[in-house]
Amino acid sequence: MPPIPPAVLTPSAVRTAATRLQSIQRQLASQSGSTSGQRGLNTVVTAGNNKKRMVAQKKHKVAIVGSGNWGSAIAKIVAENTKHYPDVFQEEVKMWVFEETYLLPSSHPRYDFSKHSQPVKLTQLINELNENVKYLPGIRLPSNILATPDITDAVKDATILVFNVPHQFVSKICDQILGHNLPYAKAISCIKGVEVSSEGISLFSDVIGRRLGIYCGALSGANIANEVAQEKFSETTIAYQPPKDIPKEQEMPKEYPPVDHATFKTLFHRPYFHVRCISDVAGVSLGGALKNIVALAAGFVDGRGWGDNAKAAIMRVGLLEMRKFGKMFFADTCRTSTFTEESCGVADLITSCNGGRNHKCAKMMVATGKKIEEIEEEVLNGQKLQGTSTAKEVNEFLKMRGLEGEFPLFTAVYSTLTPILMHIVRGGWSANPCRHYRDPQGRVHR
Ligand SMILES: NC(=O)c1ccc[n+]([C@@H]2O[C@H](COP(=O)([O-])OP(=O)(O)OC[C@H]3O[C@@H](n4cnc5c(N)ncnc54)[C@H](O)[C@@H]3O)[C@@H](O)[C@H]2O)c1
Ligand SMILES: O=P(O)(O)OC[C@H](O)CO
Repeated sequence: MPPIPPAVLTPSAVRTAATRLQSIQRQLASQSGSTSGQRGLNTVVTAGNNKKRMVAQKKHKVAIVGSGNWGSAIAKIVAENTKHYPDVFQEEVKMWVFEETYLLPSSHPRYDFSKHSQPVKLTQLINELNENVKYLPGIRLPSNILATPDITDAVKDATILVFNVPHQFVSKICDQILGHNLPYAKAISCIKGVEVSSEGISLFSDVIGRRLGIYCGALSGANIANEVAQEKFSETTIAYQPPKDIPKEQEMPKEYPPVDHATFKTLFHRPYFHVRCISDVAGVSLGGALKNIVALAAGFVDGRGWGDNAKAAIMRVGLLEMRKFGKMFFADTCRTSTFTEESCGVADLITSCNGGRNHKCAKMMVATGKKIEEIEEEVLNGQKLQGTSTAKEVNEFLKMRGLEGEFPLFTAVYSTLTPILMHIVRGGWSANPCRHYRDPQGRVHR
């Protein structure tokens, strides 16, 4: 074997490295189901859609229900694409805002004393400044986003509804929408959480679908909103698999382009936001909900200063519990690969355990000894933690079934009993209960 020459930074070495990097990028992009960048998207999506677009007489109208940190970042993506694909979508995107007043800081570059010296309605500020100054400050929103405080106005005539609100508000919002949505509208839930009631546990895609009588899929991924809004690269997963036998009134009229994976890719994919479409709605929804519990645990670990190895152990156990939960309670559709291979699974877990709000607040809780709700109030400026209520809701659900012991990490987070976490981290919990287990019906899962 010839000796390896010393690394010299010649122009040709740089060119070779650049070519290799480009090829890796292309490979990554093709794994996310698209060639790189917007040009690739055009080729893939419009090629598939062109025929459909040529025959479509009507365009989809898209509404965003929610305008928080992620709601606004997703509205930005969607509005960029409705503008980019005028054959498929109406350009204007209405964004529903839970109205409140906001006092614009005098340090804001577009502060005008004559308009902003008193608190102003948030919708008014968003429409005037093209910026959600409270929930996504510093990010210019496309001018085709129209903020509205009226939920019925927002969803009127919309054929695609994108739900993006903290999970505790979904049911009430659906009650307000009911009767005002098109019966054939389709929805995507970007919500990370689960609903627990005496009847059991539900995904928000199902809650929305059931309450409004429409089909709803899910979008979730390693997507810290501020990074996405700054157009830093990320991937996401969309799950959409409507049943074949839907009632006649729910069928999308033929005048519209069909709503399928290609259409959702056209709506959500950006050069900086790569979309992969799959069918496992339960896996995508559960990944987004359950990783928030694990992120709290990771925050406790960092707050205690237990180190990166301990945090990695928590993440490993957390991922196993997430998968186990999915397989145990949504066995018919949930796939292991959704947790281990998709952005909505392992990647979201990693990003959330490092840079998410749940992690940050849990870490501060340990450091300051304050209640996490106090910290949420003090540092999040109105944004909402989802992990604390999800930990409680999941615990209620497990407790009702006598299954808390099957999910020691989820249970420990809820109880915030650090000794249990310590026990897991130190290896006291050496057996791997996730490898195989019996479900309540006595079936063995691996
Ligand atoms: N922020 C992120 O980085 C991020 C990323 C991916 C997914 N998510 C998920 O997206 C969902 C929405 O999160 P977000 O970050 O947009 O919200 P957020 O945390 O910024 O929450 C604030 C939003 O809640 C609204 N709100 C407050 N009180 C309300 C009420 N009573 N009724 C209705 N709305 C009310 C506010 O007006 C604001 O729009 C969550 O499930 C979250 O887990 C968030
Ligand atoms: O900030 P968090 O903890 O709500 O997490 C944000 C996103 O879900 C990360 O993908």
